Amino acid sequence: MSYIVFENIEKYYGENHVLKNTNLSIHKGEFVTLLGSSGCGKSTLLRCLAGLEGVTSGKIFLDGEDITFWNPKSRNIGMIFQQYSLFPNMNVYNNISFGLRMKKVKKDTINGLVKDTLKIVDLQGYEKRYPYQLSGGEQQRVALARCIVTKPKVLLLDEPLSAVDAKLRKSLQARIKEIHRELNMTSIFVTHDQDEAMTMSDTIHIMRDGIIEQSGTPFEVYSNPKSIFAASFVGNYNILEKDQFSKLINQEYSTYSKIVIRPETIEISHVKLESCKDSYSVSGKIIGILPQGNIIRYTVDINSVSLKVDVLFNDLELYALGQEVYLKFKKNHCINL
Ligand SMILES: Nc1ncnc2c1ncn2[C@@H]1O[C@H](COP(=O)(O)OP(=O)(O)OP(=O)(O)O)[C@@H](O)[C@H]1O
Repeated sequence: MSYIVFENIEKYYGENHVLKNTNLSIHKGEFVTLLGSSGCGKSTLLRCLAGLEGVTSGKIFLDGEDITFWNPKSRNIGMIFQQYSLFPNMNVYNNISFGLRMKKVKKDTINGLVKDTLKIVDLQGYEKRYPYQLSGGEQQRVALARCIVTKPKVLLLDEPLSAVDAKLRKSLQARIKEIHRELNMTSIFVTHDQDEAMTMSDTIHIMRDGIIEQSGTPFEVYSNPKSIFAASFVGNYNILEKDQFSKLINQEYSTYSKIVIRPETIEISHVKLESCKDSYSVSGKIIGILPQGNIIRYTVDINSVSLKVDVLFNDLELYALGQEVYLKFKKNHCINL
Protein backbone atom coordinates (compact mmCIF):
# COMPACT_ATOMS: atom_id res chain seq x y z
CA MET A 1 0.00 0.00 0.00
CA SER A 2 1.23 3.53 -0.73
CA TYR A 3 2.38 5.60 2.24
CA ILE A 4 1.59 9.01 0.72
CA VAL A 5 -1.19 9.52 -1.81
CA PHE A 6 -2.13 12.73 -3.60
CA GLU A 7 -5.57 12.13 -5.11
CA ASN A 8 -6.96 14.43 -7.81
CA ILE A 9 -5.34 17.51 -6.34
CA GLU A 10 -6.41 20.88 -7.70
CA LYS A 11 -4.78 24.04 -6.45
CA TYR A 12 -5.53 27.59 -7.50
CA TYR A 13 -3.81 30.74 -6.29
CA GLY A 14 -6.53 33.21 -7.28
CA GLU A 15 -6.86 32.74 -11.06
CA ASN A 16 -3.59 30.84 -11.28
CA HIS A 17 -4.35 27.12 -11.75
CA VAL A 18 -1.18 25.51 -10.41
CA LEU A 19 -1.94 21.84 -9.63
CA LYS A 20 -4.15 20.20 -12.25
CA ASN A 21 -5.75 16.97 -11.10
CA THR A 22 -2.37 15.86 -9.77
CA ASN A 23 -2.14 12.21 -8.72
CA LEU A 24 0.94 10.77 -7.06
CA SER A 25 1.67 7.78 -4.83
CA ILE A 26 4.81 7.29 -2.76
CA HIS A 27 5.92 4.18 -0.86
CA LYS A 28 7.20 4.10 2.70
CA GLY A 29 10.96 4.60 2.86
CA GLU A 30 11.17 5.77 -0.76
CA PHE A 31 13.43 8.66 -1.81
CA VAL A 32 11.42 10.50 -4.41
CA THR A 33 12.42 13.50 -6.49
CA LEU A 34 10.08 16.00 -8.10
CA LEU A 35 11.95 17.32 -11.13
CA GLY A 36 10.56 20.13 -13.22
CA SER A 37 11.05 23.64 -14.49
CA SER A 38 10.54 26.75 -12.40
CA GLY A 39 6.92 27.48 -11.54
CA CYS A 40 5.49 24.03 -12.45
CA GLY A 41 4.13 23.51 -8.92
CA LYS A 42 6.77 21.40 -7.14
CA SER A 43 6.96 23.51 -3.98
CA THR A 44 3.20 23.95 -3.95
CA LEU A 45 2.74 20.16 -3.88
CA LEU A 46 5.16 19.88 -0.94
CA ARG A 47 3.52 22.77 0.90
CA CYS A 48 0.10 21.13 0.47
CA LEU A 49 1.48 17.90 1.94
CA ALA A 50 3.02 19.76 4.88
CA GLY A 51 -0.25 21.65 5.43
CA LEU A 52 1.33 25.06 4.76
CA GLU A 53 -1.14 25.48 1.88
CA GLY A 54 -4.66 24.11 1.59
CA VAL A 55 -5.72 22.29 -1.59
CA THR A 56 -8.60 23.69 -3.62
CA SER A 57 -9.96 20.14 -4.05
CA GLY A 58 -8.72 16.56 -3.86
CA LYS A 59 -7.38 14.50 -0.99
CA ILE A 60 -4.04 13.77 0.62
CA PHE A 61 -3.43 10.53 2.53
CA LEU A 62 -0.50 9.76 4.82
CA ASP A 63 0.00 6.32 6.34
CA GLY A 64 -3.60 5.38 5.57
CA GLU A 65 -5.18 8.53 7.06
CA ASP A 66 -6.88 11.35 5.21
CA ILE A 67 -4.79 14.37 6.34
CA THR A 68 -6.23 16.86 3.84
CA PHE A 69 -7.62 19.12 6.54
CA TRP A 70 -5.18 18.37 9.37
CA ASN A 71 -3.19 21.27 10.75
CA PRO A 72 0.54 21.23 9.93
CA LYS A 73 1.65 20.30 13.47
CA SER A 74 -0.38 17.11 13.66
CA ARG A 75 0.93 15.84 10.31
CA ASN A 76 4.44 15.16 11.69
CA ILE A 77 6.20 16.19 8.49
CA GLY A 78 9.64 17.83 8.47
CA MET A 79 10.57 20.37 5.81
CA ILE A 80 13.92 21.87 4.78
CA PHE A 81 14.11 24.84 2.46
CA GLN A 82 16.73 26.40 0.24
CA GLN A 83 17.25 29.14 2.85
CA TYR A 84 18.69 27.53 5.98
CA SER A 85 16.12 29.33 8.15
CA LEU A 86 17.93 28.70 11.43
CA PHE A 87 17.13 30.92 14.43
CA PRO A 88 20.06 33.37 14.33
CA ASN A 89 19.94 34.12 18.05
CA MET A 90 20.12 30.47 19.09
CA ASN A 91 23.19 28.24 19.17
CA VAL A 92 23.27 24.91 17.36
CA TYR A 93 22.06 22.96 20.40
CA ASN A 94 19.06 25.23 20.89
CA ASN A 95 18.27 25.31 17.18
CA ILE A 96 18.22 21.51 17.00
CA SER A 97 16.36 21.00 20.27
CA PHE A 98 13.73 23.68 19.56
CA GLY A 99 11.04 21.30 18.29
CA LEU A 100 11.61 18.87 21.14
CA ARG A 101 11.42 21.64 23.75
CA MET A 102 8.14 22.80 22.23
CA LYS A 103 6.85 19.25 22.64
CA LYS A 104 8.00 19.37 26.30
CA VAL A 105 10.30 16.38 25.90
CA LYS A 106 12.44 15.69 29.01
CA LYS A 107 15.82 17.42 29.16
CA ASP A 108 17.82 14.18 29.41
CA THR A 109 16.02 12.72 26.42
CA ILE A 110 16.65 15.94 24.46
CA ASN A 111 20.37 15.80 25.32
CA GLY A 112 20.60 12.25 24.03
CA LEU A 113 18.65 12.95 20.85
CA VAL A 114 20.64 16.10 20.00
CA LYS A 115 23.91 14.22 20.56
CA ASP A 116 22.83 11.33 18.32
CA THR A 117 21.59 13.70 15.62
CA LEU A 118 24.76 15.79 15.63
CA LYS A 119 26.64 12.56 15.02
CA ILE A 120 24.39 11.68 12.09
CA VAL A 121 25.05 15.04 10.40
CA ASP A 122 28.72 14.92 11.37
CA LEU A 123 28.73 18.05 13.55
CA GLN A 124 29.79 16.73 16.96
CA GLY A 125 31.25 19.51 19.10
CA TYR A 126 29.30 22.29 17.32
CA GLU A 127 26.63 22.64 20.03
CA LYS A 128 27.67 26.10 21.23
CA ARG A 129 28.25 27.72 17.87
CA TYR A 130 25.81 30.28 16.46
CA PRO A 131 24.59 30.20 12.83
CA TYR A 132 26.86 33.14 11.88
CA GLN A 133 29.85 31.02 12.96
CA LEU A 134 28.94 28.24 10.51
CA SER A 135 29.58 27.77 6.79
CA GLY A 136 26.62 27.41 4.43
CA GLY A 137 27.02 23.64 4.29
CA GLU A 138 27.21 23.40 8.10
CA GLN A 139 24.11 25.55 8.47
CA GLN A 140 22.25 23.29 6.08
CA ARG A 141 23.33 20.24 8.10
CA VAL A 142 22.02 21.92 11.28
CA ALA A 143 18.73 22.56 9.47
CA LEU A 144 18.68 18.88 8.51
CA ALA A 145 19.45 17.86 12.12
CA ARG A 146 16.71 20.13 13.44
CA CYS A 147 14.30 18.42 11.10
CA ILE A 148 15.24 14.77 11.68
CA VAL A 149 15.65 15.03 15.47
CA THR A 150 11.86 15.03 15.85
CA LYS A 151 11.67 11.82 13.78
CA PRO A 152 9.08 13.05 11.27
CA LYS A 153 7.10 10.56 9.21
CA VAL A 154 8.17 12.31 6.03
CA LEU A 155 11.08 14.56 5.17
CA LEU A 156 10.48 17.25 2.55
CA LEU A 157 13.54 18.84 0.99
CA ASP A 158 12.74 21.88 -1.14
CA GLU A 159 15.88 22.60 -3.16
CA PRO A 160 17.99 22.41 0.00
CA LEU A 161 21.28 22.45 -1.91
CA SER A 162 20.76 25.20 -4.45
CA ALA A 163 22.55 27.81 -2.32
CA VAL A 164 25.74 25.80 -1.75
CA ASP A 165 28.70 25.55 -4.11
CA ALA A 166 29.13 22.63 -6.52
CA LYS A 167 31.71 20.68 -4.50
CA LEU A 168 29.88 20.95 -1.20
CA ARG A 169 26.68 20.11 -3.00
CA LYS A 170 28.09 16.72 -4.04
CA SER A 171 29.14 15.84 -0.49
CA LEU A 172 25.80 16.99 0.98
CA GLN A 173 23.95 14.95 -1.64
CA ALA A 174 25.85 11.89 -0.49
CA ARG A 175 25.26 12.70 3.19
CA ILE A 176 21.51 13.20 2.70
CA LYS A 177 21.32 9.87 0.87
CA GLU A 178 23.22 8.11 3.67
CA ILE A 179 20.97 9.66 6.31
CA HIS A 180 17.92 8.63 4.33
CA ARG A 181 19.22 5.05 4.26
CA GLU A 182 20.17 5.05 7.98
CA LEU A 183 16.80 6.40 9.12
CA ASN A 184 14.66 4.85 6.35
CA MET A 185 12.66 8.06 6.30
CA THR A 186 10.27 8.62 3.39
CA SER A 187 11.74 11.65 1.63
CA ILE A 188 10.56 13.96 -1.13
CA PHE A 189 13.22 16.09 -2.74
CA VAL A 190 12.53 18.99 -5.07
CA THR A 191 15.04 20.08 -7.65
CA HIS A 192 15.34 21.33 -11.21
CA ASP A 193 18.80 19.83 -11.51
CA GLN A 194 18.60 16.57 -13.48
CA ASP A 195 22.00 15.29 -12.29
CA GLU A 196 20.94 15.76 -8.68
CA ALA A 197 17.68 13.93 -9.37
CA MET A 198 19.54 11.04 -11.01
CA THR A 199 22.02 10.76 -8.13
CA MET A 200 19.57 10.94 -5.26
CA SER A 201 16.36 9.22 -6.25
CA ASP A 202 14.71 5.84 -6.06
CA THR A 203 11.95 7.34 -8.20
CA ILE A 204 11.86 10.51 -10.29
CA HIS A 205 8.56 12.24 -11.02
CA ILE A 206 8.94 14.69 -13.89
CA MET A 207 6.50 17.51 -13.38
CA ARG A 208 5.19 19.83 -16.04
CA ASP A 209 2.72 22.62 -15.60
CA GLY A 210 1.01 21.11 -12.55
CA ILE A 211 0.84 17.50 -13.71
CA ILE A 212 3.14 14.50 -13.39
CA GLU A 213 4.46 13.93 -16.91
CA GLN A 214 6.43 10.74 -16.24
CA SER A 215 7.46 8.62 -13.25
CA GLY A 216 10.12 5.96 -13.01
CA THR A 217 13.52 5.00 -11.70
CA PRO A 218 16.36 7.26 -12.85
CA PHE A 219 17.35 4.54 -15.31
CA GLU A 220 13.82 4.23 -16.71
CA VAL A 221 13.23 7.93 -17.27
CA TYR A 222 16.72 8.40 -18.67
CA SER A 223 16.67 5.49 -21.07
CA ASN A 224 13.01 5.67 -22.03
CA PRO A 225 11.59 9.19 -21.92
CA LYS A 226 7.90 9.24 -22.79
CA SER A 227 7.83 12.73 -24.28
CA ILE A 228 10.07 15.41 -25.75
CA PHE A 229 9.64 17.35 -22.51
CA ALA A 230 10.87 14.41 -20.41
CA ALA A 231 13.75 13.83 -22.84
CA SER A 232 14.78 17.46 -22.56
CA PHE A 233 14.81 17.15 -18.76
CA VAL A 234 16.84 13.97 -18.37
CA GLY A 235 19.88 13.65 -20.53
CA ASN A 236 21.01 15.77 -23.44
CA TYR A 237 19.18 14.22 -26.29
CA ASN A 238 19.56 14.95 -29.98
CA ILE A 239 15.96 15.76 -30.92
CA LEU A 240 15.30 15.39 -34.65
CA GLU A 241 12.26 15.94 -36.83
CA LYS A 242 11.32 13.02 -39.08
CA ASP A 243 12.66 14.89 -42.17
CA GLN A 244 15.96 15.59 -40.47
CA PHE A 245 16.26 11.96 -39.42
CA SER A 246 15.57 10.81 -42.99
CA LYS A 247 18.37 13.12 -44.19
CA LEU A 248 20.68 11.83 -41.47
CA ILE A 249 20.30 8.17 -42.41
CA ASN A 250 19.91 8.99 -46.09
CA GLN A 251 16.65 7.06 -46.46
CA GLU A 252 12.96 7.80 -46.01
CA TYR A 253 11.95 7.27 -42.40
CA SER A 254 8.29 6.40 -42.16
CA THR A 255 6.89 7.56 -38.86
CA TYR A 256 5.18 10.81 -37.99
CA SER A 257 7.08 11.20 -34.77
CA LYS A 258 10.19 12.97 -33.62
CA ILE A 259 13.27 10.91 -33.01
CA VAL A 260 15.58 11.35 -30.04
CA ILE A 261 19.09 9.91 -29.70
CA ARG A 262 21.36 10.23 -26.68
CA PRO A 263 24.80 11.65 -27.60
CA GLU A 264 26.71 8.99 -25.65
CA THR A 265 25.08 6.13 -27.57
CA ILE A 266 26.69 7.23 -30.85
CA GLU A 267 29.96 5.58 -31.80
CA ILE A 268 32.54 7.79 -33.56
CA SER A 269 35.62 6.76 -35.51
CA HIS A 270 38.06 8.03 -38.13
CA VAL A 271 37.61 4.77 -40.05
CA LYS A 272 34.44 3.64 -41.75
CA LEU A 273 32.07 1.75 -39.44
CA GLU A 274 30.18 -1.03 -41.16
CA SER A 275 26.42 -0.84 -40.77
CA CYS A 276 24.46 -3.93 -39.83
CA LYS A 277 20.75 -4.71 -39.65
CA ASP A 278 20.31 -3.31 -36.16
CA SER A 279 22.30 -0.08 -36.61
CA TYR A 280 22.85 2.91 -38.91
CA SER A 281 26.26 4.04 -40.17
CA VAL A 282 26.81 7.55 -41.52
CA SER A 283 29.69 9.90 -42.20
CA GLY A 284 30.09 13.59 -41.47
CA LYS A 285 32.38 16.43 -40.49
CA ILE A 286 33.29 17.78 -37.05
CA ILE A 287 31.88 21.31 -36.74
CA GLY A 288 32.11 21.81 -32.97
CA ILE A 289 34.24 20.63 -30.05
CA LEU A 290 33.22 21.32 -26.46
CA PRO A 291 35.15 19.82 -23.51
CA GLN A 292 32.77 19.22 -20.57
CA GLY A 293 34.78 17.83 -17.66
CA ASN A 294 35.50 14.18 -18.42
CA ILE A 295 33.47 14.26 -21.63
CA ILE A 296 34.11 15.89 -25.00
CA ARG A 297 31.01 16.86 -26.91
CA TYR A 298 31.52 16.87 -30.68
CA THR A 299 28.99 18.39 -33.02
CA VAL A 300 29.01 16.55 -36.32
CA ASP A 301 27.39 17.73 -39.54
CA ILE A 302 25.85 14.90 -41.57
CA ASN A 303 24.01 15.98 -44.74
CA SER A 304 23.31 19.37 -43.08
CA VAL A 305 21.95 17.73 -39.92
CA SER A 306 23.82 18.45 -36.68
CA LEU A 307 24.31 15.64 -34.22
CA LYS A 308 25.87 15.87 -30.76
CA VAL A 309 28.22 13.01 -29.92
CA ASP A 310 29.68 12.55 -26.42
CA VAL A 311 33.00 10.79 -25.99
CA LEU A 312 34.85 10.07 -22.75
CA PHE A 313 37.85 12.37 -22.46
CA ASN A 314 40.61 9.78 -22.11
CA ASP A 315 43.80 9.19 -23.98
CA LEU A 316 42.06 7.62 -26.93
CA GLU A 317 41.63 9.40 -30.22
CA LEU A 318 40.72 13.08 -30.36
CA TYR A 319 39.20 14.67 -33.44
CA ALA A 320 39.85 18.07 -35.01
CA LEU A 321 37.50 20.69 -36.40
CA GLY A 322 36.72 19.92 -40.04
CA GLN A 323 37.83 16.30 -39.74
CA GLU A 324 35.85 13.63 -41.60
CA VAL A 325 34.43 11.09 -39.14
CA TYR A 326 32.20 8.03 -39.22
CA LEU A 327 29.30 7.49 -36.84
CA LYS A 328 27.31 4.42 -35.93
CA PHE A 329 24.22 4.18 -33.72
CA LYS A 330 21.84 1.38 -32.88
CA LYS A 331 18.29 1.47 -34.20
CA ASN A 332 16.90 0.67 -30.75
CA HIS A 333 18.68 3.77 -29.41
CA CYS A 334 16.61 5.97 -31.74
CA ILE A 335 13.49 6.63 -29.68
CA ASN A 336 10.30 7.68 -31.49
CA LEU A 337 8.30 10.27 -29.60
N1 LIG B 1 1.64 31.95 -2.15
C1 LIG B 1 1.41 32.11 -3.45
N2 LIG B 1 0.48 32.98 -3.91
C2 LIG B 1 0.24 33.10 -5.24
N3 LIG B 1 0.87 32.40 -6.19
C3 LIG B 1 1.82 31.53 -5.80
C4 LIG B 1 2.14 31.34 -4.42
N4 LIG B 1 3.12 30.40 -4.33
C5 LIG B 1 3.39 30.03 -5.61
N5 LIG B 1 2.62 30.70 -6.49
C6 LIG B 1 2.60 30.54 -7.96
O1 LIG B 1 2.32 29.16 -8.22
C7 LIG B 1 3.10 28.66 -9.29
C8 LIG B 1 3.88 27.44 -8.84
O2 LIG B 1 4.84 27.84 -7.86
P1 LIG B 1 5.79 26.80 -7.13
O3 LIG B 1 6.60 27.57 -6.14
O4 LIG B 1 4.99 25.66 -6.64
O5 LIG B 1 6.68 26.31 -8.35
P2 LIG B 1 8.04 25.47 -8.35
O6 LIG B 1 7.85 24.40 -9.37
O7 LIG B 1 8.38 25.02 -6.97
O8 LIG B 1 9.07 26.55 -8.89
P3 LIG B 1 10.61 26.83 -8.50
O9 LIG B 1 11.41 25.69 -9.07
O10 LIG B 1 10.90 28.13 -9.19
O11 LIG B 1 10.69 26.91 -7.00
C9 LIG B 1 3.95 29.82 -9.77
O12 LIG B 1 3.28 30.41 -10.86
C10 LIG B 1 3.96 30.78 -8.59
O13 LIG B 1 4.10 32.11 -9.02
